[in-house]
Order: sequence, then C-alpha cells, then structure tokens
Amino acid sequence: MLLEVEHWSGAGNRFVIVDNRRKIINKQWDILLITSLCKRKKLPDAEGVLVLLELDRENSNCNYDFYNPDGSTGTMCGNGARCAIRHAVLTDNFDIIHGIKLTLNNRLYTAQIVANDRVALRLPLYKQLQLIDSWTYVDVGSHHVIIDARKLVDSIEEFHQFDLIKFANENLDFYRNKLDNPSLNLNIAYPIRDQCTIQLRTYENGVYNETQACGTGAISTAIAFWTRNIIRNTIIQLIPISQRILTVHLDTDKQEHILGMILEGDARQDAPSSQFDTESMQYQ
Ligand SMILES: N[C@H](CCC[C@H](N)C(=O)O)C(=O)O
Repeated sequence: MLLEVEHWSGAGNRFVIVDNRRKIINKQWDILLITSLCKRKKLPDAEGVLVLLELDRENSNCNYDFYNPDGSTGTMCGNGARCAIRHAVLTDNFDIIHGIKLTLNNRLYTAQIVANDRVALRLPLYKQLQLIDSWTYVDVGSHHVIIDARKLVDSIEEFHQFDLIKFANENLDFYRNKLDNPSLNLNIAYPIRDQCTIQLRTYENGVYNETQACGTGAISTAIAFWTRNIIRNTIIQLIPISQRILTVHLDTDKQEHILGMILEGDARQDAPSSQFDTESMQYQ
C-alpha cells in the first residue's frame, strides 16, 4: 500500500507528515514504520513523524500524534507542533483569525499564524524546573537539560566547533541517573551580550543526534537563563544551528514569576510529497 508523505521543517527541524484520517494505517505505528518513514531517499533523515488524526475546520481544531525517529512518542515537540498547525490550516483552509487549537499527543495547545509561514504556539506552564549546580532541568512536556556553554568553551567560535555528540555520549548517563529520567534532551547554550539572544545546540532524545533546531529546547533554555538572571529580556531569540531563529516570549508577573510561554518560528513545506510503500517500507 502507498502512503502519501509530506516533508516539512520548523526552524530547520525536519519532519514527515502523514494524513491518516482515513486510517490507512489502522494498526500501531510501530518502530519499523516510523524509523523507515524517517529514512528519506532524496532528503536528509527526518527528525520526527507527525500523523494527522482529525481536522475540525468549523472550530479550527486539529489533532496529531508525534513520534521520534526511534518510534518513541508522548513527548512534546515544539517545532513539530508549529508544522502541524500550518499543515492543518493549509490542508483544510482553516479560518485563522481567532487562533487555532492543536491536540498533540493528547495535550491541548493554542496557536496563531503570525505571518505567512510563522506560527506562535502557546504552551502550558512548565511542569518542573530544577536549578542543579550550574545546569538546569526543565520539563515542558519533553525533558531538557540546559548547560551554560561558557562552562565548556571560551568563545562562540569554540561553541560552534564543540563536539556535542561526543559530549552527550560521555555525559548523558550522569544526567539521566541524577534525574532518574532516561528521556533527556541535552542543550548547550551560549548567551550573546545583547541580553536577548542565545546560540543553542541540542542533542535530542529519540533522535540520538544533534538536530537542526529544537523548539522545546529553545523554550527550556529561555526559562533556564531567565530564572538564572543570565537573560533579563522576556522576548528571547534562540539561534539554532539551522540559523532559522526561534523567538520565545515569556509571560511574567510583577514578582518576575513565569506564567506562560509562547514559541514563535517558521513552519515550511520543504519539498513535494512523496509515496512511501508500506510493504517494502521504502520511499518510491
Ligand atoms: N525529541 C524530543 C521531542 C521533540 C523535541 C523537538 N524536536 C522540539 O521541537 O521540541 C523528546 O523526545 O523529548
């Protein structure tokens, strides 16, 4: 059987999207299917799979599941969420004036299309925030460790040359054991002097590689650096390795407590759809 697959990216984070409203795949989305969908023939490997479950045009509601390339699911994907929203709007010509509601992995988010390909996604407040020694743990629906990269390198040039994959392979178990959490994303973040810009690199759980950008990593880093007074602006630009900037808006009260977060960034269809054969588990 042939599946039509769309190719999208949010801030450079690469996804494939499958419209499964007609339950073409009516069994568990297993590891083999997910991993094979991420192994694209003519494009770099996708860094996640989004599955469209239902669209409700009248109420501007959409419902998707997200999977990491290793088949794991249930975690929040900020860039994937923004791609799902634009995919829904374009698929069913949603009225975008009053905002859009997205259910992703059974969690509800709201969003606005803020320019032709930019989506602003509002997330519920983080569930956990721990400042531990010089590093920070934040749970925003996916689990992030944030390290101030100035502890690792002496310049922005060294930051870009730093071997993040080697560092993650050598150190992630320390953080996993400390937090008793096997599903951690590891972020190294280098603040720029202007007090509102951070260069960000992320080694992602479920990808087991550095990704082009990480939306929940961007939000988590903004929260960590605000809480540690490293950044004092509530509108923070995170620059991923894709150079496609993510903007995080922190809502704060007079006592400077964070009340909510908005993640804004681009969401684009990268290439024409392609056909995936579920028998051979390969793209045509
Ligand atoms: N790999 C992450 C989920 C996707 C995060 C990232 N792609 C984003 O944009 O937030 C995890 O399993 O925790």
